[in-house]
Amino acid sequence: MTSYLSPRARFGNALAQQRPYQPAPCVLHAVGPTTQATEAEMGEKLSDKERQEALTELKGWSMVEDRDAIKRTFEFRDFNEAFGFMSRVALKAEKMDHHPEWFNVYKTVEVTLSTHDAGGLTDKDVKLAKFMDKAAG
Ligand SMILES: C[C@H](O)[C@H](O)[C@H]1CNC2=NC(N)=NC(=O)C2=N1
Repeated sequence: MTSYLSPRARFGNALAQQRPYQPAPCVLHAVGPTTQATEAEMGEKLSDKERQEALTELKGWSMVEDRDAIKRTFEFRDFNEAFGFMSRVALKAEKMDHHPEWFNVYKTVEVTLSTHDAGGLTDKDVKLAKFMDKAAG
């Protein structure tokens, strides 16, 4: 097993020996079981108890009639503020790979959250709702 050489040292050696630089093989960091477990948990539908607990934490959100989803309407001072909110949320949604169903007219943004892959409400919806509440100020 050759001892580890820094990229700079490897490059220097290659240069001195007039041979092509061989970068060190990258080490793939395994995703730990806890990370995978978190991913799995995030994708499971909330139990009735978890759903009720979530709603008590989420001010202004309510269940959608005859659908396992939550909704909230945000009112802003003007369109500029509404669209700024949507822009911030859009970046977060992309990062989470979890996207809202929303409708905007002028300074109003109507939002519905549910996890399509799970067929109902999951922790991802709660997490995104909490982010939206903070982003709305
Ligand atoms: C392929 C892509 O990762 C999936 O379709 C993601 C995208 N964004 C999503 N957003 C929501 N709300 N629910 C999902 O199940 C979902 N799945």
